[in-house]
Amino acid sequence: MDSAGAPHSALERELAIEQAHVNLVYEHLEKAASSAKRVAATGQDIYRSDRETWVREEDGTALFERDAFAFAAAKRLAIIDSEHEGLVFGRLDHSDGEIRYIGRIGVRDDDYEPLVIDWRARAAEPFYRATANDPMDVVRRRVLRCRNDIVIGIEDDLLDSSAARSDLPVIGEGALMAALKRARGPKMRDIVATIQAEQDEAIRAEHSGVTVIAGGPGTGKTVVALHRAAYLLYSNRRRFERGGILVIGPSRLFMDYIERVLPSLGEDSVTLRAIGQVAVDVLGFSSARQDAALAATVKGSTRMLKVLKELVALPLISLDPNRPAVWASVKGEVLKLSVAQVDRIRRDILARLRPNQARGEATAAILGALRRQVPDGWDLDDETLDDLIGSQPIVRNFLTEWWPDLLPAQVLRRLADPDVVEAVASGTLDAAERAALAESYQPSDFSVADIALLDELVALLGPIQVAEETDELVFLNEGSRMQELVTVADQLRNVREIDPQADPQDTFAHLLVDEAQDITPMQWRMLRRRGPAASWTIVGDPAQSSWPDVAETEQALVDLIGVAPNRRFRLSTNYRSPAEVFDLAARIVQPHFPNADLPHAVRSTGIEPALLTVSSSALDAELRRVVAEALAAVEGTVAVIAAPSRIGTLELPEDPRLSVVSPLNAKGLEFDAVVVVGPDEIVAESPGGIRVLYVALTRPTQRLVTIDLDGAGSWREPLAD
Ligand SMILES: Nc1ncnc2c1ncn2[C@@H]1O[C@H](COP(=O)(O)OP(=O)(O)OP(=O)(O)O)[C@@H](O)[C@H]1O
Repeated sequence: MDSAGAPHSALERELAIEQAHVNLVYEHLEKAASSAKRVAATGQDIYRSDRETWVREEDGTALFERDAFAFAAAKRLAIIDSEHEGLVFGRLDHSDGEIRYIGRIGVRDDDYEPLVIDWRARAAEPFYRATANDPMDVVRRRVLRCRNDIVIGIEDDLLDSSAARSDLPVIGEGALMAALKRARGPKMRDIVATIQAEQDEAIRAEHSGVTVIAGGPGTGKTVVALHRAAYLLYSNRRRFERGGILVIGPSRLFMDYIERVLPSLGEDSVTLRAIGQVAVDVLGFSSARQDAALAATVKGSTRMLKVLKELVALPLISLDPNRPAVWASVKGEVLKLSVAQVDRIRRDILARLRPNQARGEATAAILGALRRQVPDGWDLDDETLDDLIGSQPIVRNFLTEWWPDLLPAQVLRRLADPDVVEAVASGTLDAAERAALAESYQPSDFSVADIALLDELVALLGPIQVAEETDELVFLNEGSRMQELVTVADQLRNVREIDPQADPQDTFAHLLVDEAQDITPMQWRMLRRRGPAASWTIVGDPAQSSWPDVAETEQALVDLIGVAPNRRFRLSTNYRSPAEVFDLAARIVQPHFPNADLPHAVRSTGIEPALLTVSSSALDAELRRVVAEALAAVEGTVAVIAAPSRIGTLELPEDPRLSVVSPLNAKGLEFDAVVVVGPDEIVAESPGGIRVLYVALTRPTQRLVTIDLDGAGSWREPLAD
């Protein structure tokens, strides 16, 4: 482009050229879609008509095949949001004059020539991989910005200026910078037009085994992983559409934030679940509530496995050792079993079978043991004797109380009783941990960490035998010997019946785990049940871990990988935060976590973070002022991030662009401006300490303000050097 000339008209000329191609694509797509529908309809009529006019099946198939490609494209286009940023977004000019257009879906003309190549096709790779060092035969890469079907902008990169075709005009400052400067909305956008080379490698990595994508904050791990899900569906549709892909993220807020990315890429067959929703398939409920730090830590640890096993083995009723556990009277003879005898029967059965599978066996063992006490010489066969014994109310009641069908929620809720915790955890947890555990079950609902424990209990207890009468579940009667096991809420929530024949969990062909550094060992076990034969994409950054023992979560990942083929990718550029913001965050985390993977920030705004200090009494007024200023300064979203105990006390005006979140709920999200209130409180209230503050400090795309209460916070100490 001649900079002294008329760039405006050059841009207009180029826009008109691209608009003509985009029009052609849409026209063709519409034509093809309606013809495919027509063919489908006529095809059905043909098959329904009489033999005289019957068309051979091969002809029908050929008709379908001819339009199948266009039909599939039109179907995927329908999934793409009507607000999408353009079906066609890229163009490559090759050194031999060949032009290729790249888009969200592939479209061919009547002669099968590609009008647009799907971004995931091999032929589209140079769009993402070509560099000035290795232009891959590309002279110019052009990114088109469209609003629906109108081309509104062009950004060019000249990759090979020495090429013979120096006549190509070059427009714009580069698509990446333009994309990064845009204001953020409430939903994450796809990056299909500006995927960078190192990201592209992770997206297109082969599907088998385990793919780990690491990198610091804002390096695109989440968005890259979502594009990878779309790529896997494209490159191996049979396997992954049928087997399913499950995407797991840290919170419901996060799932809402990312939910548009895959549909904007034309894919809607992926299941998204927050970590607190993973076991909804077997439990029928989910959770978004976080436990206090110590309880959360205990519940995530594999030490809970031992506690849960003990809990399952702990008898449900306390029997008086001085009295028979159960007795029956037959023909004037009293048959009795001692507490020691029934305990032995229980232990023997539980050594072989899961409780919910062993009800019949337990009943038979009790009846058999009572029957064997019948004096010799009675002329009654075993079956008759069992009927006589088993029909006695005292025996029936004993069996129902001693060996009921157990729902995981009932069993876990027993831990609300400190005596039960003492009995099952004294060898495993210390006194403070035991107290925190019992205390955590005082609220009537379960927490996010409980979901993995409940899922473990489904595995330990076994599915409930549907053949059994479910109304035999025992609830408290006045004077019952049973401890309280179930609340009405638990009962209502567990309406789902489990088929004992089927594997109770939903399983998937691929699991994509985001914020993997926060997945506790118990949660990894829950995830593995959803993908016993799955391949995995695992995304995380240990420096952002909320878990106190980073080594333990890393070990859990090593265990998961096992001997599976695996590959690692590291993303090295921070596309989110300006250098001014990220430098501050990096200086805070480094002394505490020297291994932090610190990316290079790609942008700088010249605006330094503002570190404010106010007295507690002045906080409300100051916060309102700072938030108003932030809302005026940026076009997009603003967040106030504060410790959970502080959030409820903050009074802020309602504004659709403003969110107030805890650091845990801010995981994975980003906002144009962020106000971090009470950084020291955030450090104190999270098991992850400073690493969780690091998460909060790395959320802004433009501006950061921190507010310390009553004097400079100690989190700032590393800044003094
Ligand atoms: N190639 C790219 N082109 C345009 N935007 C990009 C690109 N890569 C990343 N981004 C943007 O950078 C921001 C950060 O991406 P993302 O949230 O995926 O990072 P992350 O590594 O998961 O971050 P964190 O670990 O902090 O949660 C997003 O707004 C994303 O759209």
